[in-house]
This record gives sequence, C-alpha cells and structure tokens, in this order.
Amino acid sequence: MTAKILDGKAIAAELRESIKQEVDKQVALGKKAPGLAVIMVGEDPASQVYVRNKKIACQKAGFNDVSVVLPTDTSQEEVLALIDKLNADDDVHGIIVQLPVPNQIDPEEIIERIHPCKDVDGFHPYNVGRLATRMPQLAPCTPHGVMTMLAKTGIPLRGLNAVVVGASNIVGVPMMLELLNERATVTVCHSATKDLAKKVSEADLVVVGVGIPNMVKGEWIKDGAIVIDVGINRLDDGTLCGDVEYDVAKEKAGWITPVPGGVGPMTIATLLENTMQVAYHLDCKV
Ligand SMILES: Nc1nc2c(c(=O)[nH]1)N[C@@H](CN(C=O)c1ccc(C(=O)N[C@@H](CCC(=O)O)C(=O)O)cc1)CN2
Ligand SMILES: [Mg+2]
Repeated sequence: MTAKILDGKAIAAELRESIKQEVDKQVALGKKAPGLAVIMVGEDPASQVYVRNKKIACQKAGFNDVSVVLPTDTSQEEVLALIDKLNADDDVHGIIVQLPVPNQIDPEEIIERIHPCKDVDGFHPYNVGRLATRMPQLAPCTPHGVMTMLAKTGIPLRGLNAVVVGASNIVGVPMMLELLNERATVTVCHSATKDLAKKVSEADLVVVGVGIPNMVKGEWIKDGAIVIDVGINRLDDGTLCGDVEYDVAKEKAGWITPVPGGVGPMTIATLLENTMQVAYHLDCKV
C-alpha cells in the first residue's frame, strides 16, 4: 500500500485563508486586527526562519505584527519587563517567546509571566491544565495543528491505538492530551522506553517528535497506520528530513505527513488561529 499524503502546506493555506476572511469581516465591523507579539532573543538561525515565516503569515492574514527581536545577551529581567508591557497592551492579543532561548534565560519563568489569556502558544501551566482537564482554552500549536490534519483523513480517532514518540512540553505531552480527549488509547514513548519498535508496530496512529533524523524505521509501521512526523532535521547537505524513515514508511502507512510541507506549516497557521480566537471569540477570564 502507498500512503495518502497529508498535505500540511495545503491544509495550512486553507486555514490561513479562512482566518483572513474572518479578520476582514471583524475589521469591517469596526474591531481591531488581531495583534501578535513574537519575542525572539538572540540569533538562532532556524528560529530566524520560523519568526520570519510567522511575520509573513501575520501580514498576509491582516494581523497587526508587533514582534520584537532582542540581542543574545538580553537579561531575564528585560524579557519579563517586555512581557509585562505587552500583557497590558490592548492592541496585543497574543504573546509568544520563540524557543529555544539563550542559556541565561529561564523559559519556565518567562512562559508563566505571559497572561494565560494571551498565551497563544498554549504553554502556560494554566492552559496545559485546561487541556488536561478537558476544558481546553489555548492549546499548543503543533499538536492542535496535527488534530486539524487528522480531521482531514475522516478517520474517527475514538478507540484507535495511538503511540506518541517523544514527551516534550511542546509536542509529546499536549499531543497525548489532545488524542486522549478524542478517546484514542494513547501510549507515550520516550528515551527510557523499552522495545520502541514493538510499541510503534502496534499503533494505528503514530506521532513522532524527537528531533532525530529517521529514528522511527519504516518497517516498524503497521499496514495502513496514520503516520505524523513532527521532526524537522537539517542534514549536512542542507536538506530537511523528519524523524520517520519516510520512503519506507510511505509504502506501509495509510496516511503520512511529508517533511517539509507537513506539520510545520500547520504550527504557524494554528498560531494565527489561536490569536484570532483571543481577539474575537475567546471568553477568557483568569
Ligand atoms: N514559542 C515556540 N517556539 C517553538 C515552537 C512553537 O510552537 N512555539 N515550535 C518550533 C518552531 N516552529 C515554530 O515556532 C516552527 C518550526 C517549523 C515550521 C515549518 O513550517 N517548517 C517547514 C520547514 C521550514 C524550513 O525550511 O526550515 C516545514 O516543515 O515545512 C514552522 C514553525 C520550535 N520553537
Ligand atoms: Mg497600544
């Protein structure tokens, strides 16, 4: 069997177009454009690409982009003061701090300083708790974008055996919660997991986000399974590859995401979606 492709680039473009239409409608009614502040500290080359792409996506969707790039040696106190200012600014609906941050910055304290109602990355413990208690408010963009992609397959998630490989706060843990909330049976695997190959081979749905090129072998994939590859790894020759051995996996899977052009574009479209929710639809009282 050759897998159907879950085309994240196309699904994200569709989502961004629907967001743009909603923004145009709300602005015509006299509302403010959604304002998004992406704070980037330092010059990490990959982050520069992602932040630039977020800026372009904001502009195309009619958002007010109020992003800030700070020098590598910025102190924790300076970042906290900037967040306080953005929290108090009525033109700003969403605030995120691009990760990773330089070593002198403590990301946990920074994330907790963002007001939970402006936490469009969904990383604040309040929003993680909401997702964990089945009352989601602002959910992390990558896993929520994966849920949007999964809906496109038309396959009900209820009762599926889902295996999530990787237990990070950005991907693995919120992915587990999203899938659990749809009544999948979820196993989370990580670096201490024994016999990963066996776990993956029993999965109807596999989501991999570990950052190790081709770590999940194609031969492990169950016939017809849905394979979601969150990994984006740059190889020495400059090309990108995922965490799944794509060429082999696509001959076994029922559905598969490519890298690039899979989950990555969904992360940015979902960030816009969260920001638009804050601007127009979310009744957030914290
Ligand atoms: N504060 C956050 N930091 C980080 C997040 C996040 O969600 N919030 N996620 C990643 C980086 N990221 C968004 O910030 C991101 C990564 C990749 C892509 C993407 O579209 N990738 C393309 C390939 C792009 C390339 O050429 O390198 C693709 O997969 O097709 C978008 C967003 C870590 N930090
Ligand atoms: Mg203002």
